[in-house]
Amino acid sequence: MTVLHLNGVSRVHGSGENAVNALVDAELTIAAGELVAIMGPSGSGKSTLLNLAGGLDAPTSGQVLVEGTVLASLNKKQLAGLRRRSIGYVFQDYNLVPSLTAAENAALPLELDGMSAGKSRKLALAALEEVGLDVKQGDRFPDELSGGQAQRVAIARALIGDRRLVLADEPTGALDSTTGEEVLKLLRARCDAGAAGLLVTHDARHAGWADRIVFLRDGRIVDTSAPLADADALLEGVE
Ligand SMILES: Nc1ncnc2c1ncn2[C@@H]1O[C@H](COP(=O)(O)OP(=O)(O)OP(=O)(O)O)[C@@H](O)[C@H]1O
Repeated sequence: MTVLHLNGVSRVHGSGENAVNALVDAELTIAAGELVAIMGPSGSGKSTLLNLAGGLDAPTSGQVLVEGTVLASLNKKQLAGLRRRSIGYVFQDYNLVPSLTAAENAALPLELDGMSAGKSRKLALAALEEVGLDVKQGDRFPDELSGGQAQRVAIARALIGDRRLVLADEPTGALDSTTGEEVLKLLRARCDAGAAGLLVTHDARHAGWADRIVFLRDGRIVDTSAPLADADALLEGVE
């Protein structure tokens, strides 16, 4: 099932002499179960692509579809609802609410959607357990968690409910390399469990967790590759 489809998407920032073609005619499809990495030099359009995929920004031309819905066809309220129910974000700096516990942070999207506190806490604790955190850790505040634990909470929050699309912008940027690998392993596992993931990264080793890597240059998709398939082919050659 296709979760995200970018259909000939372009985004021009600014106008006239200052116009920047941040994304040009991008075609991208991500299915449930897939993790796709985006790589490219600074200013190549990675954040622009991620923002368009998450409905935080609108294309100048082309269409963005999430679970079959054209985002531009929705009014503001409908778009906010779809984003809350279908899309989760994971940022480099976790973006947890400091005055809420880990479980309250994870439960936030459900409560915003009108679920009772008791029911959303139950689901939040289950979501935290899926990312390897127990009840005790769930009752801690963000400043009482390690960076890796905080990012786990962010992943739990991104995928709570039945949200299918997780958009991760340099999620390991603030973590040491071992913790970063653990967070990516977790993102990979959540995609294996049925989510669709889009991961912006500068690190080729981290991109190795993805099914495909999309390379951007000057706003254009210049190459896509399948690192895992290549690794399998190499191993087959050895046997
Ligand atoms: N709001 C904006 N107004 C004007 N230009 C913008 C805006 N946002 C991005 N740009 C420009 O669009 C181009 C793509 O930017 P974008 O942030 O998507 O790149 P990036 O690949 O994410 O870069 P980085 O790796 O540095 O985060 C750049 O030339 C940038 O300067």
